[in-house]
Amino acid sequence: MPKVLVSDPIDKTGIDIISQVAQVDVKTGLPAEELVKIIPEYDALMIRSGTKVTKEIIEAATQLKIIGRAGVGVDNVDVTAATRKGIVVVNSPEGNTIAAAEHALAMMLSMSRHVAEANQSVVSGKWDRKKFIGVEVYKKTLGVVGLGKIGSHVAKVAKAMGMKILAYDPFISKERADQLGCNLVDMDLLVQESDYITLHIPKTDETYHSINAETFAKMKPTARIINCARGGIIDEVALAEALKEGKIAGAAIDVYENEPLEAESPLRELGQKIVMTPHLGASTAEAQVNVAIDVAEQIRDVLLGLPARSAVNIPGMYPDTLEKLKPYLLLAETLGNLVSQLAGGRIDFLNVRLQGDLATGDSKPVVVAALKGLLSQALRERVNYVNASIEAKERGIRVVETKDASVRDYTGSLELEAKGSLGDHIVRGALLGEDEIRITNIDGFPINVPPSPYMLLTLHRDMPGIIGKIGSLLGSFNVNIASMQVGRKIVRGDAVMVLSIDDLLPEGILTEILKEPGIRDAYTVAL
Ligand SMILES: NC(=O)C1=CN([C@@H]2O[C@H](COP(=O)(O)OP(=O)(O)OC[C@H]3O[C@@H](n4cnc5c(N)ncnc54)[C@H](O)[C@@H]3O)[C@@H](O)[C@H]2O)C=CC1
Ligand SMILES: O=C(O)CCC(=O)C(=O)O
Repeated sequence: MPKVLVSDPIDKTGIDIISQVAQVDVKTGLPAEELVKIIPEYDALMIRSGTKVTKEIIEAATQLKIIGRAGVGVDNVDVTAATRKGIVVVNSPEGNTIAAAEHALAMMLSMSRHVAEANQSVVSGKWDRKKFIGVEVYKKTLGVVGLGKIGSHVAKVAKAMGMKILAYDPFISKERADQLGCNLVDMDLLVQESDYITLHIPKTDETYHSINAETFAKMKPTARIINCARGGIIDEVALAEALKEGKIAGAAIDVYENEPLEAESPLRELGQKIVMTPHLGASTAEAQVNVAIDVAEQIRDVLLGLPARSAVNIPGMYPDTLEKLKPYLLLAETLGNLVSQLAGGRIDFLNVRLQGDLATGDSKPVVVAALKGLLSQALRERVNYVNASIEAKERGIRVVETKDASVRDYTGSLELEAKGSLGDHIVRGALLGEDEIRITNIDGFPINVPPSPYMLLTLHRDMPGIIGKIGSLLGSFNVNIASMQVGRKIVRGDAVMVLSIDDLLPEGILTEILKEPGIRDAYTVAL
């Protein structure tokens, strides 16, 4: 039975789902060294934001297949290291959207009305009504940085509260912003005009410390900032200074550059100017059930050999897409493997031509499958759907994809053209019925053969007696032929012969075949 390590607190519904197929060990709060020590035992790791899955941990893992992040942000996982190792990383892109959006709104209102300090004051026995005069959000301008899932929900609700919404998101269309009733502007304008700025972007090299002293200098002195996205987007030292010096009026922060927040952080010394929560954006009962189910189902599926629907490092596939594509993925992998064996040496270029129905859907998984097949000769079991693209890129293989829905010789067919150091080859294949793979063309010669574990291919002159000679030669080496087919373009021109044989060809037989008059080339292929 596979073993799954759950290293952060996860709702029981998720644990129950994984327990159907695996042994689940819940061990939270482990120090990094301990995690490095025990990770080799595990097939899957399930985390929230607490566990930092470093390169060291990933490199120590010997059988890890999947890292499941019960939440959105995967910045606590070294996704590059996982991808290189062929480990799929999944998250729950929508499970906590509402929770995080509502927390940002709660923080905005709490900050505006001093809810937290007023509560503390009442609890401590005081009745101070003058100290806690707040401000209204009605008719104020809210600048939403990042108009994705959470940012959009915040914008919709804030709009309903009578706020004017500015948004900055370079990857969102004006139409989408219009739909949400937001005015899409550049970051400078948003910073200068907003009474509140709320961040809903990922932490990346580009966004790290993108809110800094320069940003605070441009903000209105009455403006307030909310960060329920990721620590590190705001430069915390600059924020503390801006608040102290009155450059801005307030901040509401849920996430920090280092979590837990250091005892000596300057953010702890700002009194009423700041409202802080300990990364609670996703902490609702509903969100925790959603993300636990979402990620647990994906861990279960991957352990059962099925694809994950929200993988961040491979093309995600929904079950209905997969059902349709599965036989084609196998076809792509088979053809990739075939063309790489024909090419023999280093491959520099692969053209993946999707034809017929195959040209109308999502081609990314098919291209990845073709690359997996192509690299399987060189990398064997080290290559998988996760790392095939990155491995191909690192080997300098240029991949081009072409689609032609008008080709109708089969419902859907796939052609791979590989150019390499030893020559160029083109193979084509299609499905017979629902899922029977057929190789339908090799280097321009039409054939119709199923792939088999041991095959012999020859390119020869189409002349009487040649097939008999190859048959006798194989017989003399005690090789049994299971099936044979010849494809040619013109009579007495060149032809290919494809033989399925029962066993691996014995050493030396290819050299003998190549000595036969009329044989131009011969290849052994194992599919
Ligand atoms: N505090 C918490 O507990 C939680 C925090 N989060 C965080 O909230 C953030 C947003 O999450 P979602 O809305 O689900 O993600 P999303 O992917 O739906 O939206 C992110 C948006 O940011 C935009 N974006 C990317 N780079 C940008 C840049 N440099 N400038 C402006 N916009 C940029 C993207 O185009 C996208 O529209 C993430 O960082 C996530 O980790 C999510 C859930 C809970
Ligand atoms: O797991 C959590 O509580 C944090 C959630 C979060 O930050 C995210 O989903 O990006």
